[in-house]
Amino acid sequence: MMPDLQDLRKEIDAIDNQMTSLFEKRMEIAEQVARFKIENEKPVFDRTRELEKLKSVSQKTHSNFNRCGIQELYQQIMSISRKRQYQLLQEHGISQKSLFTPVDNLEKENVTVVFQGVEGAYSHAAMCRFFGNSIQSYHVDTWKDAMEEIKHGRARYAVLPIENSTAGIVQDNYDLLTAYDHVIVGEQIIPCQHVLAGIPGSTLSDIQHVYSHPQALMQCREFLDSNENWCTHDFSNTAAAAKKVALEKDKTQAAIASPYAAEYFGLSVLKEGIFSNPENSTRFIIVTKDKIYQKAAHKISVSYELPHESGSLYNSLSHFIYNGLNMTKIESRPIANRNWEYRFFVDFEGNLSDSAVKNALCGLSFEVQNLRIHGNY
Ligand SMILES: O=C(O)C(=O)C[C@]1(C(=O)O)C=C[C@@H](O)C=C1
Repeated sequence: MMPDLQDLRKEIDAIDNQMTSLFEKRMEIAEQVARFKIENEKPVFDRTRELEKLKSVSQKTHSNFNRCGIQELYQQIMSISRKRQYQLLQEHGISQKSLFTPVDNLEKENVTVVFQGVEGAYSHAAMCRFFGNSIQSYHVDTWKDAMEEIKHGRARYAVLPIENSTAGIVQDNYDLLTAYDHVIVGEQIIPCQHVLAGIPGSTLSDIQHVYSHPQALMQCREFLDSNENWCTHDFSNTAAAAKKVALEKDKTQAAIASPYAAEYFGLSVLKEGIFSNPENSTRFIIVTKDKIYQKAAHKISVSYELPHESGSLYNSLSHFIYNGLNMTKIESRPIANRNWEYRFFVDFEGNLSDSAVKNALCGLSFEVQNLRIHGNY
């Protein structure tokens, strides 16, 4: 006779009870191991021991399916054991000291701010929205130039686009965050309501050439494709494209730019609502040289490198999950001169003074390469 489901579940319950109490016993021993390691200055993570353990438990199984299963189970058990050990390390003050200083507020009065592009650019609009009017500002040609201005102390803050809701990340600025030791202290989202703008008196049927930043051209692809005979031209930014059209006074030229830039350079709006996504917005970051964060900051950006190994990303993310931290974004960028290896950028909710954040960063710092905290804002 087939055993009854209730009876089978009773058997499973009895096994689970044993497994739970054994798990707790194992965790108690892991805590003792942690104390021994703290005393003897040994690292928590011992790869050789873990590999031996995985081999020995898998040898005791009786099918291929169970061999994979027990390996997965033990990888998890040892990862949980490590996380508990990192907590104890943290409690003993054995983790990297935070280099960041909390501040009540950012200084926004009488400071110098640099942005890339020209007046009328979206970066300019983001800067004005974030800082208000009591700043001195100037502009430079490239995002790298803006980072250099900060590095040499000529500006306190720089404003850089990091992500567009339609076109995705601004890769160059992710790479600049890696190249420079600057810190993100704020962010500003600006709706990007591009328009097609030409010189006063021009009409849609006059247009032959459209100038704009490649991202803006991409964002208006559907509209541009519906005008097959137009030639599109990449430009360093949307406002510079508007300025060119305004200066050259040629009826066949138009720019895709913000209504703000169109007005600034005296152009006429030939067509509104030309982007594929009416919600289209760009997120700008505010960077500075000082390692500070506001006490009320609620978002953290970090990056780290991982070896080209199965499970390495999964393991790194478990530190966020295990500490109950909500990840809001993950991106990867290739690491120069190391083919097929990546630096991961993770944004998550929290403040550097939260213990869950400290625990996650402590665990990550031991298990990933080149962990960097790009800012808390
Ligand atoms: O044996 C150790 O050194 C431990 O810290 C215990 C343990 C485990 O839970 O089995 C945890 C972490 C190490 O990477 C290896 C093994």
